[in-house]
Amino acid sequence: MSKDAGRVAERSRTIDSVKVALLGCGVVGTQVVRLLREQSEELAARVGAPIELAGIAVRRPQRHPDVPAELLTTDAAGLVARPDVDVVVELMGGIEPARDLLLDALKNDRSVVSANKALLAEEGEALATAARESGADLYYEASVAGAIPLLRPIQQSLAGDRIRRVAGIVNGTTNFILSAMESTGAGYADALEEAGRLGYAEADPTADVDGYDAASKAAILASLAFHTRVTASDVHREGIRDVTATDIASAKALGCSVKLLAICEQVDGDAGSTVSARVYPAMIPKAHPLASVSGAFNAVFVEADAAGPLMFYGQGAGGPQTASAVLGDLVAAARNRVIGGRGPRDTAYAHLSVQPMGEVRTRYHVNVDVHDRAGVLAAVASVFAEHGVSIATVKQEGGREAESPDADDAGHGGDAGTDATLVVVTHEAPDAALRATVDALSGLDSVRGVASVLRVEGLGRPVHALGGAQ
Ligand SMILES: NC(=O)c1ccc[n+]([C@@H]2O[C@H](COP(=O)([O-])OP(=O)(O)OC[C@H]3O[C@@H](n4cnc5c(N)ncnc54)[C@H](O)[C@@H]3O)[C@@H](O)[C@H]2O)c1
Ligand SMILES: N[C@@H](CCO)C(=O)O
Ligand code: NA
Repeated sequence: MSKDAGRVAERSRTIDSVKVALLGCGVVGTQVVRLLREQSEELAARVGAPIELAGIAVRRPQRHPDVPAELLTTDAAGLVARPDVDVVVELMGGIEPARDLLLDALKNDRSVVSANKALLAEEGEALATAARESGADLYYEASVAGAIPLLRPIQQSLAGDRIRRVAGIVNGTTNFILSAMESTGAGYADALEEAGRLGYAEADPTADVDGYDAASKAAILASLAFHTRVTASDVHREGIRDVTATDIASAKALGCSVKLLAICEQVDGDAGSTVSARVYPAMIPKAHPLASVSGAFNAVFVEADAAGPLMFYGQGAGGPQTASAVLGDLVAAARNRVIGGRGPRDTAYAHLSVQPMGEVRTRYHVNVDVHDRAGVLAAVASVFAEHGVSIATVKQEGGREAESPDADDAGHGGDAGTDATLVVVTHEAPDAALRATVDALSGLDSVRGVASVLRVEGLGRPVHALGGAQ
C-alpha cells in the first residue's frame, strides 16, 4: 500500500466526526458558522459524520458575542496544529499569516478550504505541492465568482474536454459601478460613492477598481483551465478609474456596454501554445449575454472544443453567497475524510508561457479630439495605417457644421467652435501597434488629444454593429 493510500485508509477507520478549524470570522466566516449550525443534521447525513467546529481563530474575541466563547482563540497557529483538526477553513484574507498557516496545515495532512483569491493566485503552486505531497485536499471554489460553481466544473466536469477561453465578469463591485454609470449617466466618482453606500465597495476600493481582485481570479482561472501556472503578476491589468461617462455614452451609441472583463485564452501559434490572461474594461455588444449582466452579479463564459460555449451566472460576492461555496468545499473535504477518498489534484503539467500583452489582438474604439480643419481625417487615418492598424469605421462628432455653421471656414482650426471628435473603431490589431498609434496621434498638430481608448471585445461573436468583419 502506498504512503498516501495508507494515510487515507487510516483516516477513514478513525473518523466519527469531522473537526474544522475556522480561521477568520468576518463577513463570510460568520455565515459559515451560521450555516454549519443551522444545517448540522443535513450536513452530517450528506457527509456520513457530523461536521464539528474545533475552534475559530479571530483577532478580537469580544467582537464575536454570537459565537460560543469556548470556540474562540487568538492563536491561529495553535488551532491549526491541534491533532484533532481534520479540515482548516481559511477566511482571513491576505497573504500572511494565511500562507504559512495553510502550508503548515497541508504539510500535516489537514485538508484546506479557502476563499482567498489573493493567496491562491500568488502561492497556488506551493499550496498545491504541499497538498499533493501529504495527500490532503485543497479546495477554493469561493475564491472566484463567489457562489457560482465554476472551478469545480472547470476542474472536474470539463476534465475530458479542451478549454480554449474563459472570459467574464468576475468582480461585482466594478460591475455595479459600470452598470450604475450606464443606467443613470452618472460619472465614475458618483457611482463609486453609491457602491460604497450600498456596501458593495470597501472603504479602500483599490483592489476592486484597479483590477487586482479580477487579476487574481483570472490567474486562478487560467491555471485551472489550461493546466498551467499563472500568477496575478502575469495578468495584464487595467482598472475602471479612467472610464468616463463619455466612454459609456459612446459605447451606448454603438450598441455596446462597458464591462470590466477578465479574459483567459490559450493561444496556439507556430512556436507552440501560450496563455493570455488579461483584465481591462472593454466595450461588448449589447447582444452578447455578458452585456446584460448588471449590478453586483458575475458571469463567466467558458468555451471548450467539444462542449462549445457554457455560461455560469450568479452572485459573486456576499456573506451567505460566498459561504455557500465554502460549505460545498467543506462537505467535499469532509466526505473524503469519512470515506477515505481524495479530491482531484491540480494538474499544472502544460508549463505554458504567458503571451506578452503587446501581441494580444483586439479591436479598439478610439476618440480623437481634433481641430476640425481640412486634411485632419487623412492625417489621422494615415497614422493608423503607418502602424498597421486597419480602421473599420470612423465618424466625426461636433465640428464646424454642428457647432458653428457660420464660422469662417478658412481651415485654420483651434479657436472655439472648430473642435471635433473623430470616433474610430479598428479591426483587430496587436496591442503594441495600437499603443504606438495613440502615441503618434498625440504628436500631430491637428490633434488636440486622444480622449479615450477602449478595447472592443466580441468574445467569440462578430461585432457587426461596429462595422467590418473581425
Ligand atoms: N466578502 C465577500 O463577498 C467575499 C467573496 C469571495 C471571497 N472572499 C474572500 O473571503 C475571505 C474573507 O473575506 P471577508 O469578506 O469575510 O473578510 P472580512 O474582513 O470580513 O473577515 C476577515 C476576518 O478575518 C480576521 N482576521 C484577519 N487576520 C486574522 C488573523 N491573523 N487571525 C485571526 N483573525 C484574523 C479579521 O479580523 C476579520 O474578522 C477573503 O480572502 C476574501 O477575499 C470574500
Ligand atoms: N470585492 C469582490 C468580492 C468577491 O470576490 C467583488 O466585488 O467581486
Ligand atoms: Na465560485
